[in-house]
Amino acid sequence: MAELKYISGFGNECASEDPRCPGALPEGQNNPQVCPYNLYAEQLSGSAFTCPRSTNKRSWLYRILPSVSHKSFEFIDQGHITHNWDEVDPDPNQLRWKPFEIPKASQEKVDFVNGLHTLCGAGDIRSNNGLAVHIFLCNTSMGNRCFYNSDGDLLIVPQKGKLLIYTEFGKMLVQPNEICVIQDVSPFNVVAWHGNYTPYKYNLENFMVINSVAFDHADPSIFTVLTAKSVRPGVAIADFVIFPPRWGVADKTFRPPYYHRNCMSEFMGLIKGHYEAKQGGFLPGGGSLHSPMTPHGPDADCFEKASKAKLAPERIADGTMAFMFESSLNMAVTKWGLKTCNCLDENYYKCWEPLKSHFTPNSRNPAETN
Ligand SMILES: O=C(O)Cc1cc(O)ccc1O
Ligand SMILES: [Fe+2]
Repeated sequence: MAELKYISGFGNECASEDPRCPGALPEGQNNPQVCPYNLYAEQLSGSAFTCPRSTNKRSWLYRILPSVSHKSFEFIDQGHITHNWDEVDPDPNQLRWKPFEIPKASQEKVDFVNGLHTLCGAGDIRSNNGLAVHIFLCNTSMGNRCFYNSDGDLLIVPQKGKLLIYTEFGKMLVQPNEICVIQDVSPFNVVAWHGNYTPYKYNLENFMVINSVAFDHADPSIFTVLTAKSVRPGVAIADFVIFPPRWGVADKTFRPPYYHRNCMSEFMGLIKGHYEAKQGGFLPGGGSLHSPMTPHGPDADCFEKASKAKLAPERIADGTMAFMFESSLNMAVTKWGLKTCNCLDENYYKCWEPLKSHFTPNSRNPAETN
């Protein structure tokens, strides 16, 4: 396949024309009586039409046939996708999953859609307020199938293998994606488009990470890459946060994540390497969920090492990439997540069992006792 070219600029107004149809974008207006090349004009809106201009998101697509030329939607087997958050009793335990197993293509061919398994989630698709974490485990191309998601934004975080994604806006190797499902015509019939509501991809290595350069531990909001806002200012449906390689230089500081109980829920995953708060057990391709107010933090090994470490500047987590969805919603785990996937780490809680008391009631100064 020819090398893909990308338009850069997050949130910018962008425009693209199929080079075989120069001038396919109308000039000076979106809705000429007849569009160049006799294309259909179609708007895709990503914000309410009353949003202030600065938050308005929409794109115009010029296509061979409008998306509406499709057969009736029909019910298909839901597979492993669910929005039933009452399948199992609420579980406030710290939950951790071993790497989820990708089925072998020689045994069973599974494409992206069949391979989606809902792990946890909260909220309601009718009120457009909520989120869900799905694990995709696939080994086969979608072929002539396509997928569209009208429930919300789809953030794809691949951990293994590459995804070549065909969207109405073009092709990409990795990206969030919203497209239309049609039977006998191709939804990929867009000849030109312009606007600021488009799929995009982003290389996490480009994140300009910041950190404390004096002392103490900044909370992980400094690592927020993307936010799905709720109606409450400053409180997200989900923040997408990463823990990338960086320098740790903070003086007189316990540098790994602190122990905490959080009014938000935290779903974490590891793309590669190892996570700074866990010496073992949290592996690439696995995940963890800490529900609101469920205590968690560094495992016993990490605590012992970091409290004794000589505090020189050090590279934190070289070659790693952990991520977190920090959500104001209390996510329920599905039956698949707790049982069927067979990846739940029953021993997770044990990583904190060796923690011992270091309390020295008669001496305030740690240096005297260490
Ligand atoms: O739980 C975690 O490991 C994520 C996390 C990291 C950190 O540095 C501070 C708070 C926090 O939730
Ligand atoms: Fe946390």
